Formats: sequence, structure tokens, C-alpha cells
Amino acid sequence: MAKLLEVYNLTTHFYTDNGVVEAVDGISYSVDEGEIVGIVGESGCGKSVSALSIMGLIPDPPGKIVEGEVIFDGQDLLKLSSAQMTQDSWQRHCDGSLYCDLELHLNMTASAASQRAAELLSLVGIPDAERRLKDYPHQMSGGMRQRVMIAMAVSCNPKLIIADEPTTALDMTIQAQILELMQGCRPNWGRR
Ligand SMILES: Nc1ncnc2c1ncn2[C@@H]1O[C@H](COP(=O)(O)OP(=O)(O)OP(=O)(O)O)[C@@H](O)[C@H]1O
Repeated sequence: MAKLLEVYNLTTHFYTDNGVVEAVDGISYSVDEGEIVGIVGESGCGKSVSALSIMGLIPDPPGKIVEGEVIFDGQDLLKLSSAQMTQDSWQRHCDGSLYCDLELHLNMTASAASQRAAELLSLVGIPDAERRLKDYPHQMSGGMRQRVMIAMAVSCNPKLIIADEPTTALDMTIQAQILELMQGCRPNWGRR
């Protein structure tokens, strides 16, 4: 299977008043197309920082990626400028609504985007999805908001999703449903 993501010797440090925190210390791994890779480790071992490093979201200062390569789809992401990273599809799910994502990134008409957004909300287990589409975040429960984020993550059929503790705020039943959903809908992420 083709390699989708290759991480070599990724090393991220934070330069704090109390010294250098070697948060990520030379990790290497790869992810094939359609493959699920789990990263486990004790609290503070660098799981989140390694994910943020890949996405170009390390706050600099105090953080810095001091070494490594992150090859996604044949391109070294660490060599891209921040403007290129922002323009690129990498960070498109960091803001905006589900509906706007569909309109902007898949060039859907407003009514098609609305219909697909309702489908995606149903897919992640939000009841009465059409009505809920018009809700503001504060009108939803924490678990619902988390499921909307997952719907946004899968909405544009991404090749890769980096999910950092995607089920933490959810109860056990919903946790299982979300993991099943993420597992079951790759590589087309639920697209019919
Ligand atoms: N902005 C920062 N400034 C200084 N140190 C930081 C910063 N962000 C993270 N760290 C440090 O980097 C290390 C790795 O943190 P990270 O959040 O990646 O851990 P984690 O493995 O995801 O932990 P957990 O499982 O508890 O979420 C920790 O020692 C943390 O204190």
C-alpha cells in the first residue's frame, strides 16, 4: 500500500524560562493510505505536540521543530512557509462551519451543502439533524459539539485525519459509535 504520511526523526522543543522541554525527541513512523495508526504513551510524553508539529500548529516561540521531515503526499510539510500551510487543505477544518466547509471546499450549492451537512450530522449520531443545523455551538451539549467536529473532519473526504483524543468528552456508547464510524467510513469517509 502507498505511504500517505511519513514522519522521520521529528524533534520539537519548547524554550521556556525554566529550560528546554524536549517534548518530542526524534519520532519516526508512517501511515499507509486507509491505515489507522494509534499513538499511545503516558501523560506528557509528547503525543499532542507531535500531532501539532505535523500540522504546523506549534506556537513559535516558545516551541520549535528543531529536526525532522514530515512527508505528506510526497511533500515535506516542514519546508512549507506558514502562508503555504494556511492556504493548503491542511488547516481548513480549524475554523468555519460544517456548512461553509462543504460550500467552500467541495463547491457545493447552498442546498446541496445543507443536505449533505444534515446527512453528516445524522451519521455522527445527532438526532433531528436538519433542525440542529441551525443551532449555535452553545445550544449543543459537549458531546454533540465533539460529534460536529468529527462530522467536519470527515466532510471533505480527507485522505488523512489526525484525531487527538476524539472521544474524551463522550459517554462509552457514543465513544464506541464514533470509533466505529471513523473505522467504517474510510477511505471515503461516509460518502455514498
Ligand atoms: N507551550 C508549551 N510550552 C512548554 N512546554 C509545553 C508546551 N506545550 C506542551 N509542552 C510540554 O510538552 C510535553 C508534551 O506535551 P503533550 O501535550 O504532547 O503531552 P501528551 O502526551 O499529549 O499528554 P496527555 O496524554 O496528558 O495529553 C509536556 O511535558 C508538556 O508540558
